[in-house]
Amino acid sequence: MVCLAVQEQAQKRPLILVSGFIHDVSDFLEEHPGGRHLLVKMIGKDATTAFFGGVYDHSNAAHNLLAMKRVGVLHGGHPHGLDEKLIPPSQRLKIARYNELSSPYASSAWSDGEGMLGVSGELVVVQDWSLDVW
Ligand code: HEM
Repeated sequence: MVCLAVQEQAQKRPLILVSGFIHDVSDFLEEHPGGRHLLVKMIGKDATTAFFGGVYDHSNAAHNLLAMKRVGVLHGGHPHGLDEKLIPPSQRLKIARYNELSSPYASSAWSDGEGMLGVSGELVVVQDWSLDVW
């Protein structure tokens, strides 16, 4: 099974997690009205709280812009409740091939042969909350 940590991927290109989706912000670092530094410090991390008012309560336009930058989705959705406190989400992210998943996201049509998260979303980021599967 090919599993790559999101942090590893984020060293190759700027990936930011918001609301269960992975976003590639490479074309936006220099454009961000809040400054490049705020995005850079969230690379490889979950910026949901910061994006939704923790640092700045973004406009609808910003939400739409964000949605256009999606390159992956967290399998199992966005973490919530006690789970989040036990193990930080950033330590529980995995990337797997679509054909390795038995989920509604699985689709043989999306396999890319590279084992990397692709711009067209060939792979999903898998978040496993029960730990023992991985
Ligand atoms: C990658 C996703 C992000 C996108 C697409 C985005 C987009 C935007 C946009 C369009 C604005 C202009 C105001 C608005 O329309 O709401 C803005 C402002 C701002 N953003 Fe973001 N943002 C992102 C992530 C973040 C993160 C992670 C932070 C904080 C850690 C942040 C902090 C700010 C701040 C502080 C401003 C206000 C700048 C000012 O008016 O002085 N943003 N962002």
